[in-house]
Parts: sequence; C-alpha cells; structure tokens
Amino acid sequence: MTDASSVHQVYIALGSNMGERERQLMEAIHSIHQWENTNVIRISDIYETDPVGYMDQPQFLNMVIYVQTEMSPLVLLHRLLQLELQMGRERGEQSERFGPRTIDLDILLYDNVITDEQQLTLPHPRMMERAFVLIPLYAIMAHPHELYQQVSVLTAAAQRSGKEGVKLWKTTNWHKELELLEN
Ligand SMILES: Nc1ncnc2c1ncn2[C@@H]1O[C@H](COP(=O)(O)OP(=O)(O)OP(=O)(O)O)[C@@H](O)[C@H]1O
Ligand SMILES: Nc1nc2c(c(=O)[nH]1)N=C(CO)CN2
Repeated sequence: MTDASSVHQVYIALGSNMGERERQLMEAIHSIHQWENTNVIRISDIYETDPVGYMDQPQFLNMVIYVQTEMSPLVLLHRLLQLELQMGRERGEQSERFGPRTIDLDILLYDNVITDEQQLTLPHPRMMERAFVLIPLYAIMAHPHELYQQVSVLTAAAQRSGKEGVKLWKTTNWHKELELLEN
C-alpha cells in the first residue's frame, strides 16, 4: 500500500457466541489480514459480554480491530459477509435476528464516511448504544476526537465497563498477535 490517499482507516467489530469463540475470532482476523491491500494494524483485548437484544443465548466474546485497506466500503462489506458465510454463519429464517452466531463482523467506522443505506449504514447504527463495542473501540482508537466528536460518550462507556455485562476476558498482546499474523 503506497499511495496514502487510497488507504482507508476502518474499525471493525467482531463477535462470537457459538462454537470455539476465541479461535473463530482469531481465524477471522487472520483472514482479513491476508486480503490484498489490507492490513490489521491494532487488535483490542477480548471481552466476555452478556447478550444484548435477544437475551436467551450464550455469552459473547467481543473485540474490535483497526484495519487499513484500499477496499471501498461496499467491497469491504461484501468480503466480510462472505467471510461470515465461509466460517459457518447461517443466515435466513432459521437464524434469529440478534441471535447466536459463530462470527459476526460489523463495520463501525470507515474514515469519516456517513451513509444511510440499508445495505450499509455508517457509522454502524447501533454502535453508540453498545458498551460491548464502545469499550474495546475506545481502547484502540489512537485519537478518538480526530475521527468523531464522541469522546465524552466513549469515555463514559469505558467507565461503565463491568456494570453493563462487559468483562475483560483476555488481554491481547497485539504486537505479538501481529507478529503471528505475519507467519
Ligand atoms: N455498518 C454495517 N456493518 C455491517 N453490516 C451492515 C452495516 N450497515 C448495514 N449492514 C447490513 O446489515 C445486514 C445484517 O447484518 P447482521 O446480520 O450482521 O445483523 P445483526 O448482526 O443481526 O445485527 P447488528 O447489525 O445489530 O449487529 C448486512 O447484510 C448488511 O448489509
Ligand atoms: N453481547 C453481545 N450482544 C449481542 C451481540 C454481540 O456481539 N455481543 N450481537 C448481536 C447482533 O449483532 C446482538 N447482541
């Protein structure tokens, strides 16, 4: 990736509450890092979180990654949806909305892009009400205020950690994880 203007700054939320949750999160990160002109730059800690929305399901592992890519928002979305399917996520009538899933990949922020399409809404329409997104996001955003003027909301969310069923599950040594990604 050479031309800085074609490199986009993206934050992606990952969630899993079926099967081998940690392995599936790591497999998704590994796959994303291997895409052409796409690099995973930072990886948050992993949080274990109470289900939100549809409550009668197992606890999730959630995390956020910071990615640089030359893909357009829609190309990136389609690659993520394809990866979810490859990793065994079922869609359609039998999969409950907000229900259990092997892997869920959502685009939270893509540069400063704002869209309001059903296919792709940016920033992610439900991110600001989800502590399981805001807490890991806040922890890995280099300069939150440069992207969005939401610092106070993010800080408040980070301080609510634990009170909202979001518990640190595993600390990520992301320098080490990134080294592993290269191998
Ligand atoms: N920012 C976004 N990131 C990912 N998908 C999005 C986004 N905005 C809209 N979508 C659309 O949402 C559709 C449904 O996504 P998905 O099945 O992951 O929803 P969900 O996980 O049940 O709920 P949630 O979106 O609240 O996490 C996708 O097919 C996609 O086209
Ligand atoms: N804790 C938690 N709850 C959820 C999650 C998730 O990733 N974590 N994803 C959902 C559907 O996108 C619905 N509810």
